[in-house]
Amino acid sequence: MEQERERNGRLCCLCSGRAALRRPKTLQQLCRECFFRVFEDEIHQVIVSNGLFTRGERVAIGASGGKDSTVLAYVLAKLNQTHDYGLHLFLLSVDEGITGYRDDSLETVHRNQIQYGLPLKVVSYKDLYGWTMDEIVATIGKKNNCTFCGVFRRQALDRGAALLKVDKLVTGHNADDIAETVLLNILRGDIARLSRCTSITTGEDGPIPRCKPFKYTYEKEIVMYAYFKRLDYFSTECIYSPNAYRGFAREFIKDLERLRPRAVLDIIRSGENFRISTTAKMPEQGTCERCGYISSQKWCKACVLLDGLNRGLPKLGIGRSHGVIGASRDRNERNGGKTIESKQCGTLDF
Ligand SMILES: Nc1ncnc2c1ncn2[C@@H]1O[C@H](COP(=O)(O)OP(=O)(O)OP(=O)(O)O)[C@@H](O)[C@H]1O
Repeated sequence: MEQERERNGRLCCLCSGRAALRRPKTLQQLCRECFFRVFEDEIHQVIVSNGLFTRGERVAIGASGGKDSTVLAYVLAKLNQTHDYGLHLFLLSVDEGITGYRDDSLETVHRNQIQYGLPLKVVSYKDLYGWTMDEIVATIGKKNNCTFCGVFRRQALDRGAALLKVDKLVTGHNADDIAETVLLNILRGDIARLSRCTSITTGEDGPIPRCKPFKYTYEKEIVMYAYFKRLDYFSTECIYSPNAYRGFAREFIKDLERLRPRAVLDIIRSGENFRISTTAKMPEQGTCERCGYISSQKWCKACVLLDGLNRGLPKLGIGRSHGVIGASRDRNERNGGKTIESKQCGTLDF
């Protein structure tokens, strides 16, 4: 039957209409409408089976204007209506202050606000930290700038979410992002992050839990969905983010996916099945003495980085430094010398 359909040309394997695409995750031939339906249904199943939301919750969607968060905002708004989740949705954007990149993508988010009828809140690095990324890069150069950006963005999203008084924050991290992060954490031997990076919800012990409804959604399908729905999104890469190591991991996964589409899901499953041995010491969660943000050190990573910037010593918080020199040693020693904040790229931790 299947072969017969193939012979008769490209027919949708669900409705026998004319196929418009080959679904990257399963290689099924599908028409547009069936693709939209299976794509949305899968995300709905992920939301329901993981109990991501509770009726009446206020949920902020981390909106960068890129394909992932644009599709996330569109699909969540749609599912909220069709399945009557009863959620109050908001768009939350962080303006990192990157001229020619974030200013353009924020224009997209402003349009999405109107297109999807969702209220938008924008918080900026300049207001929160006194520095734009343009100014930081002018001071420190392009090397290591992603460390500043990742650490600051994570905290800025939490601060924006607090201003919006939301119960949850969702981001557009997709299956490819997660598989890539699993691989990078293995390559770096970072067991603490490895065990966390596959969790669909994180930060339940922090200020605002974060969820990744696209945990099992393939990047290629997000792009297809955005394309066929003609969604308005911004597709330029960040001008400051050449990260060769991450790029290599990404290409490796794409090669595996070409040979076997399930590879992406299998890498995520491998990450999920890693268990931390009970003897491995995990960082103790506390609060930053300077700004009150969650931290396993005396000062949170953002404060350490800012302190370095403001004192003209921008390299102070880069790499495996541990909070305020000396001041953090006590807590750090108790943690067996490992900290969740000692890695270079903020995006290794979602
Ligand atoms: N400036 C920002 N403001 C708000 N949310 C952001 C911002 N940058 C990233 N995010 C959130 O983090 C997710 C992952 O961001 P990442 O930088 O990896 O971009 P991406 O994979 O290209 O996603 P997107 O296509 O949505 O830009 C985004 O989908 C979004 O939910």
